[in-house]
Amino acid sequence: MRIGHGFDVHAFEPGDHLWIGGCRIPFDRGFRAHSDGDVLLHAICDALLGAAALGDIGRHFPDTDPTWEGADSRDLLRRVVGLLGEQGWQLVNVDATVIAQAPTLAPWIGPMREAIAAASGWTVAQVNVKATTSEKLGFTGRGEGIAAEAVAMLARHP
Ligand SMILES: Nc1ccn([C@@H]2O[C@H](COP(=O)(O)O)[C@@H](O)[C@H]2O)c(=O)n1
Ligand SMILES: C[C@@]1(CO)OP(=O)(O)OP(=O)(O)OC[C@H]1O
Repeated sequence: MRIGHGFDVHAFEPGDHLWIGGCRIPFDRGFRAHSDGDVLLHAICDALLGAAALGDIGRHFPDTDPTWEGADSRDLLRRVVGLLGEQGWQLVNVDATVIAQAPTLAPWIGPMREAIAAASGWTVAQVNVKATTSEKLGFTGRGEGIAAEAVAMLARHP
């Protein structure tokens, strides 16, 4: 068994929606990013790659490579899961926290778990997503952006 941790941050820019956990969430700003900016999926990808000692998403999908410009992060997650499978790893579970003063994410937790399961081939029960504000402290609390953390546990294929 192996454990991995991921952390990601994206700042806001002008826009009208956010991609978080594979869900398009209407909002009064967007994410500044090379891809769709899905901060939660990026943290999950990094947790998975970390558990398998395969580096991080910036190594696999460089933000200098136009291939990944505007990329759908569900596709990045699919690719990471494929890499893990090639190396003989399967997911035990993933647990993640989104740190956001706004928007209110509680109604999106179920849809995010389903979107993540659909993109990865995991069951919804293998995926937990939580949300917290930072009590108006720091860059998330000031509404400058959103952060996400994830831990993932992998096991060898039977
Ligand atoms: N963007 C967010 C942040 C939090 N929530 C939910 O509110 C509850 C209380 O949050 P705290 O900051 O006091 O930890 C928490 O249980 C979250 O589910 C949310 O929906 N959206
Ligand atoms: C996802 C990638 C894709 O180029 O770019 P960004 O959307 O900027 O996101 P980041 O969290 O900085 O991760 C790096 C890249 O892999």
